[in-house]
Amino acid sequence: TTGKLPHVVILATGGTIAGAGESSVGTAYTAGKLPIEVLLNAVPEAKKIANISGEQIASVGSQAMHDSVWLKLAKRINELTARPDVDGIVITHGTDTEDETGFFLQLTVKTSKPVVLVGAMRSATAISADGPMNLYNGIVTAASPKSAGRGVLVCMNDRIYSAREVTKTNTTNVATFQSPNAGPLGVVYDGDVAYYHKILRKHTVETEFDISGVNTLPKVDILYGYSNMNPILVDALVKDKAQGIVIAGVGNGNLYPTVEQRIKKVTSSGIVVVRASRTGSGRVTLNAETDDKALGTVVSDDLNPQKARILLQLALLKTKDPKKIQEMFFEY
Ligand SMILES: NC(=O)C[C@H](N)C(=O)O
Repeated sequence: TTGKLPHVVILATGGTIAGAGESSVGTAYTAGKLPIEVLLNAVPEAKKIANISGEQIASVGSQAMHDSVWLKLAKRINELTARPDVDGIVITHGTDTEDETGFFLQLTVKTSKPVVLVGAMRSATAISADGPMNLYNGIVTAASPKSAGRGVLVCMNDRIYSAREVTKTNTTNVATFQSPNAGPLGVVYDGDVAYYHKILRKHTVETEFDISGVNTLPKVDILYGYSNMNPILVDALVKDKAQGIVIAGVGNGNLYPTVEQRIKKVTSSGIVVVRASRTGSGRVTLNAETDDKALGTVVSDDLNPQKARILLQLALLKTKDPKKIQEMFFEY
């Protein structure tokens, strides 16, 4: 280690980047098997970029990601980044829910220092594993002063995305991460970063969300819309005491008629319902084909259903007023 290099802390959570399998050419492996030291041993070049220390926060495939890990991560990042000797954070994460954890942190960490998530689509034991390069590039991104103040970043496949915009778009391909509404913020090559765009929605130090005393998040679930949708699904969530419901509606967040009738009752009982879209891109617009005024619903703007769920969970910590929550969806 050298005194002059930036100090980057790696927080490991598991995922395919730490996955190992019997075949080096297949998609069968177990995520989250290898500890952080093994991942770092694959990228000795990173020691020239930063002084690196690491902590194992969890060891799970990100299909098992849980509110408690989100809260643990956010709290630890807030502690670490408050220290003058820490310059940036890299989180190693499974890709299945990397966009969700990234957006949760985008709204809850209170730092302008770089916070970067990385993952991999091929396990650490596969031919042409993408994890080592993604980890190296993530460390480069977190160590760069150019990354400060840009919100939480996701660095995959040589590209740097905003955690607000990015999502996983392909089951297995290494180019799976895309920002369908915005494109990447920048790129990383040859040990350096270049940025071309800025995120304008409020994030990190600018948000009203303080999770320092929070140990559980409000119960919010997602319903998937389709032709002839069964309205009984809405009743199931109400029975399960959901405080909020996100509907991945069809098209511009539209609802099947019998579901719409149920939703009207649900919103008048005080449960907040957000209309998002199953289409994968675009904005759900207010009072368009669906009359939000009459239904008492909120629109997700351009957040996909899983990100709308996270913002609704955090919003419900502050208010149950759909009007105030709608403002948050236009702000964050
Ligand atoms: N590529 C991956 O990381 C997938 C894995 N299921 C995970 O999310 O942990």
